[in-house]
Order: sequence, then C-alpha cells, then structure tokens
Amino acid sequence: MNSAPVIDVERLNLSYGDFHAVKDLSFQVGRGEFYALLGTNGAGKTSTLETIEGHRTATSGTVRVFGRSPLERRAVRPRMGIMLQESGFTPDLTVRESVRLVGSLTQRSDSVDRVLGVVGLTHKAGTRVSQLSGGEKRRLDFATAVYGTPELIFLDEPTTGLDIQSRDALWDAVDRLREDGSTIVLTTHYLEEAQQRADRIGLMHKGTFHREGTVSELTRTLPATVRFALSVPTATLPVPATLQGDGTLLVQTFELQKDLHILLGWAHDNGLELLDLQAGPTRLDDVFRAISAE
Ligand SMILES: Nc1ncnc2c1ncn2[C@@H]1O[C@H](COP(=O)(O)OP(=O)(O)OP(=O)(O)O)[C@@H](O)[C@H]1O
Repeated sequence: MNSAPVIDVERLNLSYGDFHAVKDLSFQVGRGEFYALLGTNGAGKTSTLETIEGHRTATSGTVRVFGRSPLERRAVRPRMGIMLQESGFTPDLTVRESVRLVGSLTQRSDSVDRVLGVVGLTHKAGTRVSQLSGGEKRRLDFATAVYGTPELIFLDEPTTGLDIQSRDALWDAVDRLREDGSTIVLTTHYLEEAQQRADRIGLMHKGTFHREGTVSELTRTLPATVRFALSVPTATLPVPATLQGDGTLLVQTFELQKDLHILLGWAHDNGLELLDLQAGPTRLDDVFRAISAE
C-alpha cells in the first residue's frame, strides 16, 4: 500500500452484551482498492462495516477512515457513499425526490438525472418509492450511494434481487467509479462476483479473519482437483487418487498442469478413456467451504 490507507482497522472488538461478535480484527484498505469482506452468516461483516461507517462504536480497538475516527461524522461522512442491505427511503417520495434528498445530505454535487441514468431509473423518476419493485429499490439504493462519486463506497449485498441485466449495469457503473478513483468495499454472498472483481478479500468466520489476500493467494491455499471415471477399472494410477462414493476418482494436487499431463499421457498409452473429466483450480467456494468446516 503506497499511500496512507483509506480504511485502517486495528484489533477491532465488538460485543453485544456477553456475545463477542468481532474478535481482534485488523485490516487495511488502500486508496482505489476493491476490497471484498466475505464470510459465513453471522460472521460479523455487517457489524464491522457499521463500525467503519460510524453507525456503531467499537468495544475496543481502533478504526480510522481517511485517517479520522468514523465518529467524526462531519469530516468523514461526506466522503462516503453507503448502500445498505435495506434501504430507509420515505415511501411517499418519488424516485427523483429521494435521490435529490439523499444527494443534498451528502454535500457532493451531481445531477439527479445523470445518476438515474446510470442505474436505468430515468423512466421511473416520477414514481413513488412505495410503487417500485424490489430490484428497482435496490437500484435506487445504489443511485444514492454513488451520488457525487464518493471517494469511498460501501456496497452491502448490492446485487441481491437484481436480474442479470441490472447486475451487469451495476458492475459497469462500479468499473467507472473505480476509473474515477473510488475505493470500493463489498460484502456479498455471491462469491463469483467477488472472485471476478476484488483486488483483495477478507474471509470472515465467527468474528475473525480465517484468510485474507488476493483471490489467487486464497485459492492457492487449497489443492486443485481433477475428477474422472475410468472406462476400465485399474489398480495402478500414475498419480495418487481417491475413489469417491459415486465411483469417480479424485486427484488433489498443487501441481495441476504436471499431474494432468501425466494422467492424460498414461491414459493414452494404456488405451483408457477418462470419462467426465473435470480439472480446475480451487474456486473461492471451496476455500469458503474449508473455512466453514474449521
Ligand atoms: N444488535 C445486536 N444484538 C445482539 N447480537 C447481534 C446484534 N447485531 C448482530 N448480532 C449478532 O452478531 C453476530 C454478527 O452479526 P453480523 O450481522 O455482523 O453478521 P454478518 O456477517 O453480517 O452476517 P450475515 O451474512 O448473516 O448478514 C451474529 O451472531 C448476530 O446474531
């Protein structure tokens, strides 16, 4: 991290009564970075984000945003855009009025029409919030979070309830915000969205990080897999494999290319077919399953 971090969390602890929800959590997010905070249900992601956003006070530890305490709301809040899991719009206001109202609170300048265009809600500008569909409300949430291109944007499950087209539009908009230098913090249960976009990922489970790093750093911690069935049973495989309940063979390896090469050469030399062959690196879901089991 070259410049001072935008977010600096050090030994954060959060308790609800006797329940210790976040335990000694430390991480930093650099300027312009796309950081994904992922984890199991109840891991403590929302509690952590709420503390960084200034909605919650740490039980112990320090949190700095732009070098300040997030509780210094007047200094910090105008630099942030927040898309919460659940919006708190006034149902009787129209879409245009809602964006204008939230926009005026941010102290950032932007055009309501521009923002509505970005999220594809121009045709709903005069519609009351109470009459929007779930996906349209989500897009309105996004519109208000990105009004005025904030330096730091929190996206809490941003694509839940969105159809594919709206998801693509949202991620295109996020790409443009990144080009403009915004720092993005994402939480999501759609792991492939984080896997495709995040510079770094923190994987939380039971209040603490079980892994943190780039996608490749995380997936490298588990072996890649090769699965296949044999057309003719044989006892002598050229690489170690375990027989699965469904009769397929599973090879787990940190040297995928080498072992796959050996296996294919061996099958060819012995006139064997590797049926339903599947080979690939570990995916983020596998890392996730591994930490959930720890
Ligand atoms: N106000 C509260 N009072 C008591 N316990 C709480 C409160 N808020 C959260 N918790 C508990 O703290 C833990 C962490 O909750 P949190 O909402 O931060 O998790 P999360 O990682 O965001 O979960 P999810 O993925 O399910 O949204 C959970 O066990 C939750 O039940």
